[in-house]
Amino acid sequence: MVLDDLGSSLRGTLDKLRGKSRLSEEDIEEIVKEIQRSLLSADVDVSLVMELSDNIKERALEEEPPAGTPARDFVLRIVYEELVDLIGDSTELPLEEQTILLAGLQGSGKTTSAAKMAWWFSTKGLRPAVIQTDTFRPGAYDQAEEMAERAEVDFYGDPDSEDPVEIAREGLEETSDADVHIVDTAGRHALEDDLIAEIEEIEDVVDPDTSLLVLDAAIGQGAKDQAQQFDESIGIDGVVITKLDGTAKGGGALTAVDQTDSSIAFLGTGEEVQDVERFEPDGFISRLLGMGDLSQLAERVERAMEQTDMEEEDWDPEDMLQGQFTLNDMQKQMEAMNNMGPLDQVMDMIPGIGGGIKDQLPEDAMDVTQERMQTFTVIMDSMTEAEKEYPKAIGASQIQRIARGSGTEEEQVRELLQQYKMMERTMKQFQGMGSEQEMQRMMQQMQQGGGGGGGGMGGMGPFG
Ligand SMILES: Nc1nc2c(ncn2[C@@H]2O[C@H](COP(=O)(O)OP(=O)(O)OP(=O)(O)O)[C@@H](O)[C@H]2O)c(=O)[nH]1
Repeated sequence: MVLDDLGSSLRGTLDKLRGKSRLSEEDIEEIVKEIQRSLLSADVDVSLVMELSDNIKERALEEEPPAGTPARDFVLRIVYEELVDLIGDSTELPLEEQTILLAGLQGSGKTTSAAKMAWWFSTKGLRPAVIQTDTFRPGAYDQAEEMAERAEVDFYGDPDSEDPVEIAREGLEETSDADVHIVDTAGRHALEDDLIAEIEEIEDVVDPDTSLLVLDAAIGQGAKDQAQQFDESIGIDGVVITKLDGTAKGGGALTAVDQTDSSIAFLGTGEEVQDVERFEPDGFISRLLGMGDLSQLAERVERAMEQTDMEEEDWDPEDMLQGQFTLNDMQKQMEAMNNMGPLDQVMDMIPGIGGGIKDQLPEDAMDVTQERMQTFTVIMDSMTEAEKEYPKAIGASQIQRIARGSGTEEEQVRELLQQYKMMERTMKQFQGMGSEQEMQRMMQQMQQGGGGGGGGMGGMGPFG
């Protein structure tokens, strides 16, 4: 993910400062070099990198750390503040009636983002509508309609029309019951004159409150020109960065934000309509720096709990940390995690975990799909209570019996036991991580419903 590297390399450098109360000039040089290296390899524009690293250096040299502040925390705070400053606030999107226009190159993720954003607004109690004006790409209409259906929002498009401007005009009229209108536009391979002319005409008719540029996180240096051209033609107020769940570097998107003097509105983190996050600079950067993003985590846990329909007391994250881990727990936790979203993304949000532990985990440990869970449930129904409580005692003859009883293959039973072992190991790693007390405190706060934007987690800021 974007600048992942910055988080891990910077943590390594900062860890060397542990125990120091003062920073030497060499310490600062080393940190600044590390930041420059990471940002440049993430495709961030050179002049931006220089500006950022100069600021950090100047402040670290000139500012006096408050009494009693360890050098590491002092520097981390400066880096954090400068990154917040660079990325800026998230694009202002009031929770009220409005029209949003989406622009971007082909395949950047506009259609997907339109549905995701509509879904997001609907969770805030508004009534959104997606208007699809892409007459260029065959299949765009069906895709948009299907996604709007999944997001359970209003939709307008006209597969028989070849006039996007007319569709936009009609769409606004036809969806007048909605309060948030999201207008999706066609993309092209490259910015061509006819695309620019078309989007300018649509912009004229739609008269959007906000125009967002949708950018694939994988875009590199090309982001600068693209952002500039869209900005000149329709004026860009904010950027949606998509496909952050992939391996993309994402630096180009930061360059685009800087180029258009705009900000980030949303982040796309998967192909489903729910895979979207409203951009929160503080949380995003905390996550980048490996400090976790507690408010996002709390929100996901809350949502997962609603979906899993579990009483709060049924789910005891502390058990997970204590290592009292049975097959019954695994089933419950797989269900909860499945609802929270991909485990690797959830892990990014937990302070202190970052890339390190994640990289050591086998791929399968992250695979908690619905299908697997169903098979596991069937298998577990053929186990005795004692076997579920102490799976380590299950041997070859039991495996044979369980497979027969559940109508599955022995291989699948072994897979379940393998998954159990991996998850048990993962829980042990959670235990060994950072300050256990702090982790437990966080888990307790999450249980007490600290969600809803992290209100209850006030004391748990990145430096808390
Ligand atoms: N993994 C992942 N895939 C995404 C994300 N956003 C979009 N995609 C995928 O990227 C591909 C292109 O997305 P679209 O939404 O069709 O892109 P578009 O910009 O509307 O494309 P055009 O209509 O051709 O301009 C699709 O396969 C999407 O499923 C994301 O955040 N993560």
